[in-house]
Amino acid sequence: MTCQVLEKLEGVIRRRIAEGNPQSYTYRLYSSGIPAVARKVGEEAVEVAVAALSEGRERVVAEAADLLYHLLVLLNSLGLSLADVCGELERRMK
Ligand SMILES: N=c1c2ncn([C@@H]3O[C@H](COP(=O)(O)OP(=O)(O)OP(=O)(O)O)[C@@H](O)[C@H]3O)c2ncn1[C@@H]1O[C@H](COP(=O)(O)O)[C@@H](O)[C@H]1O
Repeated sequence: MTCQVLEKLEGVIRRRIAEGNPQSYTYRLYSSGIPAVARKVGEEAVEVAVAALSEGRERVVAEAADLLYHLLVLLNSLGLSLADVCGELERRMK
């Protein structure tokens, strides 16, 4: 399993937002606005840190997955994409 799944997930997130279906958590989150999505990303990041300190590897993996999903929704809300972040990482490569 590679992180190609992130690109796939980004595509699903874009589709859910474009469809505008209120049954979609992604659409509801996106509709709550950038400050709310940003706050959610902050909460998820704290949950990763807490898990790392006391909850074991499985919880860290689960919380990190939550964080990546919410981060993708935030990037999309800002008109940014995974490609923008990957481009920045490429530029930093030594
Ligand atoms: N990867 C995820 C994913 N990770 C986490 N979550 C949701 O994120 C929410 C936040 O979890 P929390 O632990 O913070 O709990 P919570 O109290 O319910 O959250 P809030 O109500 O406070 O926002 C939960 O409802 C999770 O289900 C996700 N929801 C969706 N996806 C992906 O997005 C796709 C589209 O989902 P829908 O938009 O629901 O169709 C899915 O097929 C998945 O691939």
